[in-house]
Amino acid sequence: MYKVVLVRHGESEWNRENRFTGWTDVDLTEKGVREAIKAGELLKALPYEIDIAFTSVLKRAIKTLDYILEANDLLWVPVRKSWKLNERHYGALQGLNKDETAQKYGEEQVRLWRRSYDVPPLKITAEDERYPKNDRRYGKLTDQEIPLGESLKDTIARVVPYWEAEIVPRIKAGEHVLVVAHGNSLRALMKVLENIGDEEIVDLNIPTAVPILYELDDDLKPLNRTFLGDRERVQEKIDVVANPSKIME
Ligand SMILES: O=C(O)[C@@H](CO)OP(=O)(O)O
Repeated sequence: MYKVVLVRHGESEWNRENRFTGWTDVDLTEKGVREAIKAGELLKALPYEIDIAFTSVLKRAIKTLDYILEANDLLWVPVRKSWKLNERHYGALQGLNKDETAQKYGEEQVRLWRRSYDVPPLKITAEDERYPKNDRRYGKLTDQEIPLGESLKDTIARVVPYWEAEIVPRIKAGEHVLVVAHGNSLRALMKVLENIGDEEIVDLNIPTAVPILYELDDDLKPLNRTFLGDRERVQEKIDVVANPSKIME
């Protein structure tokens, strides 16, 4: 049997402001830092010493990972960063407030943009200041790889090949892998891992900084999925992600 741990970053500034974030490189809030440290403590209690970690090239995930490693005195562990684990690119929605967007386009449209499998957001153009090639870290990506606005399906098309090529071999080598990523890049991975249907995926919301422990069989099919920590607290956090107007203190 294999194991892997996935963690979404702690609360970010734009989670708090209820704005579509995507590839915008916003920082953690103070609460997000506390959540990340707590995630590190939860992992410390497990018989799972991390050998290698994977994260995105966005600071909310990178910092969450660092706080987790620090809480475990494991800052020396090798870390691989890739844009392929970035949040889903939210196109022209990036920066907009989610409630205001619902008032303008309707709740149902926003629900489709946020949670459906294959409805992409409004796209940006190459002239937009949010165009990823304006950012040096994405300078080497091909035009095909550069997103202008991704659906969950588009996100799966970049996350899952990275998972298979880079992460699976480490798990199969018996290493303890930690992946720190984002709400929708993790939904993409979990949809495929658990074979969740296109309709059912709408209901999957990933809480901030809650370690998700998978036990996997020899073919890496999940035997168990556990959200670590106090059950009520985890459910409250899931509810906030589903309805982000209700931010908790
Ligand atoms: O704004 C985003 O990038 C994501 C994650 O924070 O939001 P949502 O939960 O609406 O997909």
